Amino acid sequence: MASAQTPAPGAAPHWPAPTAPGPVRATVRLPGSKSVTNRALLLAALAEDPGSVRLALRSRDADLMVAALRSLGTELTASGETPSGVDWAVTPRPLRGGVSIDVGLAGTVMRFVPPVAALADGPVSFDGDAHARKRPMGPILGALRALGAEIDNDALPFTVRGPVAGGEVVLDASVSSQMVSGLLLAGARFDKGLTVRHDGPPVPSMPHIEMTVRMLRQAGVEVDDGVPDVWRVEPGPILARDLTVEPDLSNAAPFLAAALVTGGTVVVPDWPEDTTQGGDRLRELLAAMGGSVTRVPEGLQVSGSGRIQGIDVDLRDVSELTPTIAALAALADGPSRISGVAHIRGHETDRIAALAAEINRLGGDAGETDDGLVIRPRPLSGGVFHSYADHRMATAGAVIGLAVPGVEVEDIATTGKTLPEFPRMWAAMLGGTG
Ligand SMILES: O=C(O)C1=C[C@@H](OP(=O)(O)O)[C@@H](O)[C@H](O)C1
Ligand SMILES: C=C(OP(=O)(O)O)C(=O)O
Repeated sequence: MASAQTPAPGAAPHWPAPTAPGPVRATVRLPGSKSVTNRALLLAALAEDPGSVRLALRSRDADLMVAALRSLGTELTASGETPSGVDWAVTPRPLRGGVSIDVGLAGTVMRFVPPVAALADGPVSFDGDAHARKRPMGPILGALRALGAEIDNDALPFTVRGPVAGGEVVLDASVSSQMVSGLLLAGARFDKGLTVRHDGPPVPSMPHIEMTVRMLRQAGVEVDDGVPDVWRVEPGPILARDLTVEPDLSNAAPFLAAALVTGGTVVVPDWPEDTTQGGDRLRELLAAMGGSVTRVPEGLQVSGSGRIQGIDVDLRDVSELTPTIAALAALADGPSRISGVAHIRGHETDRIAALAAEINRLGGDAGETDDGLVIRPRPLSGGVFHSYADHRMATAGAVIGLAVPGVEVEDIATTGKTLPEFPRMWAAMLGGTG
């Protein structure tokens, strides 16, 4: 955990979070969803025929997925790159082993690619950032082992040697929904298909499993999710698609939050009507915190009154929104309680500890609970907001900085995990203030 108040020698200077000069008035177009992009690329690599993924996100996590799939033999050719994303032509090839894969800090790479590696013709080794070695991997690696793979460790770094026959497996996915999604995404390619049973405390981030199931069905895979906590994927071909990625609704969170913080209005174009992205819950969460949320012809519009209401909310289903909601709670005029997110201690950093530490460092009053945070109103003052290599910590610091002069976010470049353009987009949003 970083504690220095000034950047280490050679490190980039802290990012002075801009204070909003007035109510924001902006339209903010978000690039593609990380979760949809990385599923779409992986399913395209496992498909029978060439396909395409349009308006795919370009970011560290997406680049790591592209590099992983290329290492395994898939051909990916980029065309039409714009600030909104890149179009990929994907040609599946036989999966080759004898390669090493860097997962960075990407949950979608470290959990989704090992089951694919078990289909390769030789061993595939995995490693990632220092903190990635601390992120939970045990349940999915144990499941792959039970299905027939050889794996030499229960955390990164590890090597996967197939083949896997498939069949039925029981695991505890309470640490991450990605344990289930990762297995299901490759399951149709296992000879016996796959049945995954969850046994343990509730699975978090369920909309992300719904996203996996929906995208598999759209690729012609038969999936039965009729029994709670059990998923069955029939063996069979994965059909090639021409898929266009939706905007990343979770990354819309800090921008929409800016409307509440400044009493302004932010519109996010192309907000989907029907989506499995958990970020869609922002509509109800921001309304509960005092925003006025409406669909306009262009997309989703959120306006703030200048007052933020505290909230008592279980974020288990949409835990990746916790940093933004906590940042808003730190600026609210009443107390807030966030519960149901014990597992985010295993996200990019221990987000419960990190949010409490950074809000309190600015003079706030945030307490950790086992499964969340209690945040009480208290005037904040400027200081360094550490990001712990966590993109959503960095953007939470930016949200607080809108209202609190002198906030400096350490390592704003870490937003490159899912939104490399964040500093430019934030400045552009504020360019429309007044
Ligand atoms: O499958 C996915 O794309 C994701 C699932 C969720 O993980 P957890 O279930 O670990 O929360 C989410 O928080 C993460 O950002 C993306
Ligand atoms: C938890 C997150 O990411 P990952 O996909 O690395 O788990 C996140 O983006 O909030």
